[in-house]
Amino acid sequence: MIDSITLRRPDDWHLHLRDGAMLVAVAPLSAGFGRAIIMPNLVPPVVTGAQAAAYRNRILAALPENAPLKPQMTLYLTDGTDPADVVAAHKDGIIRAVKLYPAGATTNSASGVTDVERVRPVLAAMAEAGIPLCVHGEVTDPSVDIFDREAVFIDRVLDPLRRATPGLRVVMEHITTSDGVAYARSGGDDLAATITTHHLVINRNAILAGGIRPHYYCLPVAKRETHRLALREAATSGEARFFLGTDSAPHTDSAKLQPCGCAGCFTAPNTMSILAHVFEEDGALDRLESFTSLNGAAFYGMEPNEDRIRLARRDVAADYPASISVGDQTVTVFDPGFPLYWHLEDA
Ligand SMILES: NC(=O)N[C@@H](CC(=O)O)C(=O)O
Ligand SMILES: [Zn+2]
Ligand SMILES: [Zn+2]
Repeated sequence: MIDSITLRRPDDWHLHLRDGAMLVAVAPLSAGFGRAIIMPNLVPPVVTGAQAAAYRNRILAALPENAPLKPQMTLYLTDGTDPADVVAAHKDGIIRAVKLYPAGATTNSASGVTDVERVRPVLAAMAEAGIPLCVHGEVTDPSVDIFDREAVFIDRVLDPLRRATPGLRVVMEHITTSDGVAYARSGGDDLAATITTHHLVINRNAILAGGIRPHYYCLPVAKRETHRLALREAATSGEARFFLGTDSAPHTDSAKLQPCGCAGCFTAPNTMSILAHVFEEDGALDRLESFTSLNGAAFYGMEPNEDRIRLARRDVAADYPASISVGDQTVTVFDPGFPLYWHLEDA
């Protein structure tokens, strides 16, 4: 039985670090990743290169000294985004990608894109400059069932968008369905998909198990078991198009435990232990490194991290806090529902 593995340092290609006191509390918990794509859905959102550069400095200030993490910044696409600004921010090395939120699809997406037609010139400029588009892939049409919003988005928005802008590099963020897996596989090396830790672990039953479980509510919402199994198969396949984007999305408990609570699972503290458990369960520990440390870097045209981390399976479960403090508030850590025998250790 394998009881220890060494991997190239993992990257997180979809991460929410927030700002202010929350940033200071959560940034150190992701500091052990090599690179992370930082989501721009602050309030107000990160829409200019100058804002992205300033946010990057606030992140660096919140990290422990000598932390491996190198934040990779993104711009939040709006109807008014200027193509020249995007291209300049990329050329200056300020941003790595641009994020498309359909307006109203998820947390802090009110300034998102109302109609893809309006951002065609930006998408064309991005295709030309080789800037990847990260997509929150859900339609916002309230008449579409919430469990169908990803599949409908692929048909109605994503596929037409990609056909209209050939050469655009697209990351389908946090896919949650077998439809997402199949569509990602239908593309060439200009198409990839991130998969979260929590969508490999929970299906939609977890949200309504004996009562309502707000800490398992995220967007896109977890789907039925067949979809979770499709995600597991994709993540553990080793295929280059699938890689880790934790979508670790901290909200205070007081914001989650409301009549209308926030969407998001906070997985930064225990992600690697959970993933080792998942990959071991599927007999795929030898493909964990592809998912966490190789495939994403290759898609983004970067070298894999040089240094290594080690995961060791011990008889005693790793001791992750149930929650962390942010000022006088708490943020609940994602509970996978099983003990975590894989411990993250220095290589
Ligand atoms: N995933 C979530 O449930 N929430 C994210 C937004 C997002 O990634 O869609 C957040 O910012 O809280
Ligand atoms: Zn999203
Ligand atoms: Zn997210």
